[in-house]
Amino acid sequence: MTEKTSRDSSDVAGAPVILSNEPGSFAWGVLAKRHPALIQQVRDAFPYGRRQHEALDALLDEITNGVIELLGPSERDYERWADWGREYFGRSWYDAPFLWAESYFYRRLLSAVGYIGSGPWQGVDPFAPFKRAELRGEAVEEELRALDALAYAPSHERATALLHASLWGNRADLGFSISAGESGTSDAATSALVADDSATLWQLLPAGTSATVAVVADNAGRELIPDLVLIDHLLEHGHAERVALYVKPYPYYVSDAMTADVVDCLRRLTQAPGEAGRIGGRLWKAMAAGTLEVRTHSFFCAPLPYEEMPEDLRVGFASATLTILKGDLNYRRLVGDQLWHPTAPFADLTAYFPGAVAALRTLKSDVIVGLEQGALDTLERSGAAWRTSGTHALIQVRR
Ligand SMILES: O=P(O)(O)OC[C@@]1(O)O[C@H](CO)[C@@H](O)[C@@H]1O
Repeated sequence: MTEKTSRDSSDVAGAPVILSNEPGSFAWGVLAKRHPALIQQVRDAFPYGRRQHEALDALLDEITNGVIELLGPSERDYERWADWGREYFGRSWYDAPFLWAESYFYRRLLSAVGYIGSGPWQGVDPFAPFKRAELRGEAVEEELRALDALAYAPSHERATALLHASLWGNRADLGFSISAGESGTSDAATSALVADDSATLWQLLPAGTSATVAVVADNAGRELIPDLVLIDHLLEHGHAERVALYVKPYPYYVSDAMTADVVDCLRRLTQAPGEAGRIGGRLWKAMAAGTLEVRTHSFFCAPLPYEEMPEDLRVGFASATLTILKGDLNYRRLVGDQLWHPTAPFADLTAYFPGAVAALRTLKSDVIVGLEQGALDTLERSGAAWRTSGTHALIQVRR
């Protein structure tokens, strides 16, 4: 391994849980640098009042110098978090599992700015200005224009291009432009894949069957738009009869998609000229017809692996022909946020998942499984930060 990582002394099922207490590790950097910077960005983005500024000061102080504090007892999810965090309250943020600490940070940030609560800032998404700016940006404009070139491409080329666009949208600096090359997909996009089970994915969704697909979204904007375009392709070309799109119930990990973001993306598509506009129109109708349904669940913001999903969510996924999980965080929750051996089989670690499951993810944290030994050797020899820099991606599928 080329990067430093921190390990919990307690292994879960044979692999160390990732903590953030190793200076220089990726997880440490997120807590020590990314979270304080985020507090500042959110503070600068709104004309918050004194109350919010004081709460943000206190949160910054706590994550920097203090120990993990409980939510206020009047908060509606107090009991739930008190239970999830009972081993960690009173300890340094850096000594809690990385996944737990990140999740709880976002929850606390929402209390600090009044998103959760009963005051005037209730429901004001602290990340909305960043999401909006992205959606209005030139990059999205260009990516939507690139759809025109794909409109009349042979169906299989279009399918590959749109799958890759959805995948690389998770990096949010590539997208359609990388996928709209002559053959429908670029060499760069393909060679950066550390695992590619896309053939299995398409086998699970042959055209003309009555498949139901669940898509668990990740980021809004530049990721959600290509996700929606892929969903349109699945519905239009008979790969799916119905699609359920799962989004977060509250703002999370900066740009994670909520229902409001789906609406914004659909509006952006419908207002665009050409193929993008046509896709937007079809998706809008699909929502009304119920062939595309947006769903959410509080579990999507829980600091837990999918293995601990509640029964109602399990039933929803079990009824899908295939569940597609987007992004890095979903991957960490799918296989467990642990330092598995990179060749540990993806199928074994996801055997618990109710039904066939696909992960579409750019690599942005230390967790990785399901690699061939040869591929791993090549990556390790490269000396690059391939696990965390977002330069590599994977499509892993378990039938
Ligand atoms: O799920 P995403 O959007 O692909 O990635 C989210 C993510 O990269 O951001 C965090 C850093 O803040 C990582 O820990 C985490 O996995």
